[in-house]
Amino acid sequence: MSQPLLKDDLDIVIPTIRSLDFLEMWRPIFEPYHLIIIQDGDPNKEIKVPEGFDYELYNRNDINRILGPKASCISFKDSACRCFGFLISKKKYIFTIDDDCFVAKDPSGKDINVLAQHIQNLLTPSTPFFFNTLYDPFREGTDFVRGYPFSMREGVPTALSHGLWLNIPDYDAPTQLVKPLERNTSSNRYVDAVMTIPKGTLFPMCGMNLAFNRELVGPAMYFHLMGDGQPVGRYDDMFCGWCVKVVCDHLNLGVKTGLPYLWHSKASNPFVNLKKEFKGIYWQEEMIPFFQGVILPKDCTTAEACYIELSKQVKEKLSSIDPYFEKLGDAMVTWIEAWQEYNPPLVAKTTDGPVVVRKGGDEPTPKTK
Ligand SMILES: O=c1ccn([C@@H]2O[C@H](COP(=O)(O)OP(=O)(O)O[C@H]3O[C@@H](CO)[C@H](O)[C@H]3O)[C@@H](O)[C@H]2O)c(=O)[nH]1
Ligand SMILES: [Mn+2]
Repeated sequence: MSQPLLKDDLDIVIPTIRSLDFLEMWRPIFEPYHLIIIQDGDPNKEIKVPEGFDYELYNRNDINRILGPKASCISFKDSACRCFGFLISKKKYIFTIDDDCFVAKDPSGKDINVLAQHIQNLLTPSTPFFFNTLYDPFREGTDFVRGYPFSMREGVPTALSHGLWLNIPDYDAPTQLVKPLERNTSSNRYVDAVMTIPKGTLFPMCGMNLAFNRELVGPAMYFHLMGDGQPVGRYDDMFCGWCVKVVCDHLNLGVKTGLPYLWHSKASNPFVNLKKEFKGIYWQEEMIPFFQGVILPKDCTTAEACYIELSKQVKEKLSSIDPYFEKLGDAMVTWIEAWQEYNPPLVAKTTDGPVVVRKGGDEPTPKTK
C-alpha cells in the first residue's frame, strides 16, 4: 500500500473556536497526517479531538507559555491565531483549513482530495513570467501553448497553493449583505483550472483552504494582528497574502490559485463581519498601491530578510493611515524573532564545512499528543 503523499513532510494546521467534528468527514484524507490544532478563545474550554488522529493542540495559555512576550504577535479571538501552527511546525509543507470546511464533490460527483491537489500544485513549477492560456501546463492532459517561450518553460518553484470554495464563497460583508443567498455549486461555479498568479499581480488570499512550502516562504506567512484589541478583523489572510506575494515575486517563487475546491458550510454573520472589516475596506485602497510599489533590496535573498525589510516599509509608509500600522510593523519583527527562535538554520554551509549559526529554541511542549 503506497504511503500518502508527503505523509511525514506536511502538517495540517486548524484554528478552532468551535468544534473539530468536521474532521470525521476528512478522516480518509487527513488521518495519516499530523494535525496542529490552535484552540482559540477560552483556554479552559475542552475541545474534543476525534479518536485516531495524530495531533498537537495549543491553546492561548500554551502560546503564552511557549512564546513569552513574543506571544503578543499572535492574534487572540481571531482565525489569524493559526499562524502559531505555521511557526512551531517542523515540517516542510503546511496545509491550513477552517473547521467549517468539508469535502466537496467535483462535477462528476467524485470526492475532492484537497491534499492531493495542493501537493500536486506545490510539487510542480509555477509560470509567473508569461501567462499560459491553457492555465497550469503541468497538469495531466494539457501543456504550454504555441508561442510560449521555451526559455521560460522550466518555470519556478511553487511556494503557495490557494484553493477555492463551493457553497459559501469567501465574500466581504457588503457583498454578503447584498447577495445573502448566493452559492457556488459544482454545477454552476466549478472552474476546473489551476493557474499561476502572474508576477507583479497581487491577489486576495483566503486562509480557509491554503497550502504552502514553509522552507520557501514560512517566515512571510504571518497572519497579521487581528481580533481582540485590534481595530480590524478578517484581513489577517489578506495582509499576509499581499506580503507573501511581494516576497515571492522578489524571490522568483510561484503562487497558484484554483483547484482544489472544498465545501464551505457556514456563512459567518455579515453584520459582525462588517464591523470587523470596515476599516480594512478603506485602508486597502491605500495599502494596495503601497504593496504594488514595494521594492526589496537585491541582498534580500530569503523570505526572512524580505519580511524584515517589508516590516520597515510598512511602519514607514503605512503608519500615516493609522497608528495600527506602527504596531503591525513591530509585530512583524516580533514574528520573525519568534520564527528564528523556533526555526533556526541549525547549520550553515561554509568553505570550512558546516557551522552551527544559531542554537535552536526549546521544543514547544504541546498540550496533548
Ligand atoms: O475568534 C475566532 C473566530 C474563528 N476562528 C476559527 O477560524 C476559522 C474561520 O472562522 P469562520 O468560519 O467563522 O470565519 P469565515 O468568515 O468563514 O472565515 C474566513 O474569513 C477569514 C477570517 O480571517 C478566514 O480565514 C476565512 O476562512 C474557523 O476554523 C473558526 O473556528 C477562531 O479560531 N477564532
Ligand atoms: Mn467559515
